[in-house]
Amino acid sequence: MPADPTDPGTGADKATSSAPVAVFDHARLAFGGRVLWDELDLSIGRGEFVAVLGPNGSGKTSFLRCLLGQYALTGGTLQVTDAIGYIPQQHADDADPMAVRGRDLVGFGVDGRRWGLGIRGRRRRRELVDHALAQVDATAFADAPVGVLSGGEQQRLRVAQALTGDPELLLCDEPLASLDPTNQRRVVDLIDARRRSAGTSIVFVTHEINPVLPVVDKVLYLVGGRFRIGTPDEVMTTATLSELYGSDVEVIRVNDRLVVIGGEDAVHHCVDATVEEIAP
Ligand SMILES: Nc1ncnc2c1ncn2[C@@H]1O[C@H](COP(=O)(O)OP(=O)(O)OP(=O)(O)O)[C@@H](O)[C@H]1O
Repeated sequence: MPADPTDPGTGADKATSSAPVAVFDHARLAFGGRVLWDELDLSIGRGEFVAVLGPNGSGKTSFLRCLLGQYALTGGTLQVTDAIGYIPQQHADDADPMAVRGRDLVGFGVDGRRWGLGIRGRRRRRELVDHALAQVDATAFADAPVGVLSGGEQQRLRVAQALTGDPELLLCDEPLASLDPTNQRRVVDLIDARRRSAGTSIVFVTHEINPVLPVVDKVLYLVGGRFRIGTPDEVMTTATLSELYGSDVEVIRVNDRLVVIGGEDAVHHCVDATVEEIAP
């Protein structure tokens, strides 16, 4: 846990600690008869980047909800830090995008914490917001209404919002959805820079592994109640995914990219149209 969660510093000291930020032990989650996973053992270390992959409905968001304390496991145990930052799916915002400025959006991440409305509280809030905006290079457009900003700029603000609490663990729910490749790279670079500077652990739900492939330490791949955990080289193979899906899946490496052919929604692992076109 941070010694002082109001400290907007780099938190570099955390990078040297080796205690995991989350440990699933024989974890099970089921809704009625529907088992999303069972006997799941996973330890998320400091500064580790974990990608959560799987077809629609396989349990990726439910996995984040367990970490957030919104869902209780139906078996096994989970120990997790309470210093969590969360980047929700993009459509989760309720605020009117023309009435809310970028800096207001980031400020929502600060509200509800310990600062009151006195002068010191307001100054502290502003410092934290400014610091978070600077971390994602969003200062220049911080006073514009969110509604006029590009998808990439909005997503950088959401990253900033999640960083205001100086999290040890940053949960990202499909933060690359509907971004072009340049902005995808930018968001991934921001998140990766944060984990390198502060030792923040990352759990990153995504349909596309390629944008995060260079930075991923571990993959949790969920399919129909089963899962595999390992490095991308271990999990993203023809043999492993065919076994997991229970059908023929082919994984091909094209330059530095993975192309997955087969599986329920394998096309989601491809980013560019030329690659998508070769999927059946
Ligand atoms: N609170 C709940 N009660 C009952 N069933 C639920 C609940 N939450 C999730 N589920 C079910 O669990 C399954 C997994 O849902 P989840 O949203 O975690 O999948 P996902 O992998 O994130 O899907 P997507 O890729 O479509 O976002 C779905 O069948 C969903 O209907």
